[in-house]
Amino acid sequence: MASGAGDALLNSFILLCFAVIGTIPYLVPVVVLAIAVVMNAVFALLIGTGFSKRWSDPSLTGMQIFAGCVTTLLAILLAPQIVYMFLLNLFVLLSFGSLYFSRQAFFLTWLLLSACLGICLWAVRDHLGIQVTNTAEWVLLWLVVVLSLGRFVNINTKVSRLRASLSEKNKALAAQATRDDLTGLWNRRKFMQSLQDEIEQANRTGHRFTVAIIDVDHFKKINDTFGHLTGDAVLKEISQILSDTCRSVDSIGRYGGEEFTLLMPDTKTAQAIVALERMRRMVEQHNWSHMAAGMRVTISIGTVEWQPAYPLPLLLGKADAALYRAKAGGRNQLRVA
Ligand SMILES: Nc1nc2c(ncn2[C@@H]2O[C@H](COP(=O)(O)OP(=O)(O)OP(=O)(O)O)[C@@H](O)[C@H]2O)c(=O)[nH]1
Repeated sequence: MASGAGDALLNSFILLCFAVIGTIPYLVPVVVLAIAVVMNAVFALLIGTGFSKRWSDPSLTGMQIFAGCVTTLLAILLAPQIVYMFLLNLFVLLSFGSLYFSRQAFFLTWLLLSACLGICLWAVRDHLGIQVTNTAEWVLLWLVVVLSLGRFVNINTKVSRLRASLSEKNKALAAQATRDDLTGLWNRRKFMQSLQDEIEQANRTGHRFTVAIIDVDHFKKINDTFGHLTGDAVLKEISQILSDTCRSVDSIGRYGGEEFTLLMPDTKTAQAIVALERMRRMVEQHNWSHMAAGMRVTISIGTVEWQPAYPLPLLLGKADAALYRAKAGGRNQLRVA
């Protein structure tokens, strides 16, 4: 915005210099400055009041480029003696456009501008400050400018491709930042974030929710007996069983090595016990023999229902203490805090 206003002032000043030395009438800088002042005031108002936030282009960059092109074409009509200055202006404006517009929008802008420029140059062909002695020369002049401007289509295509690949990579990075590599479940950070959000919401609404920590029993022995790769496969299969067994509104995370966490919104202890017991049974009864003959896998679970004003560490501490009791009680069982 500020650079657009600065450009308009600079252009008006140069036009004033041309007027002073007698190349163009004084009317030209006055008209160009007046248009620039009105347009910049409108843009400043739309941006400053936040009105432009309703549109897909809140900075109004596209509109400013469009306004700049219209003013420049008008200036060509008013001062054809110094047409080269305005042609250079169009180069600058389109260079911004090539970085900013989508491929289609930029291509259309170039086509429209080429047509309008042709009309303006034709209208003032007898006064152009470039030697044009016949129609053929005029056509060549127009073609040179239009094709040069068209090179920005190429630049814009490259920038659009870069932008698209950057946005793909950003999406992939965002997914990596929230997911656990091995199981595809939420990672610890994302789970803790969801839990904190749930606590804040529960503090406002008073809705209860339940959290569980699920730990694979004697997992070290599974690793030692069947190897780490089989251990990894067990973790993946358990995460699949847990995902398949819980509701779509529940969140499951991998809390640590062989520990998982489950957040069950709008769930009281009695309902949680039913769901968690089902998960425990599913793991216990799952057929693990396709991984290794005679392999048996069980899980222990500690669970706690959120109470008003429970902060996150206290909530997880209680679930962990319940898990500890489940382990101490012989494993493959559920304990409630
Ligand atoms: N294969 C595999 N093993 C892991 C992974 N993360 C942690 N572990 C292993 O999990 C084992 C956990 O062992 P412990 O903490 O002693 O627990 P446990 O053997 O399950 O015993 P209890 O929890 O008391 O039943 C350790 O040997 C870790 O090396 C992983 O991503 N893949």
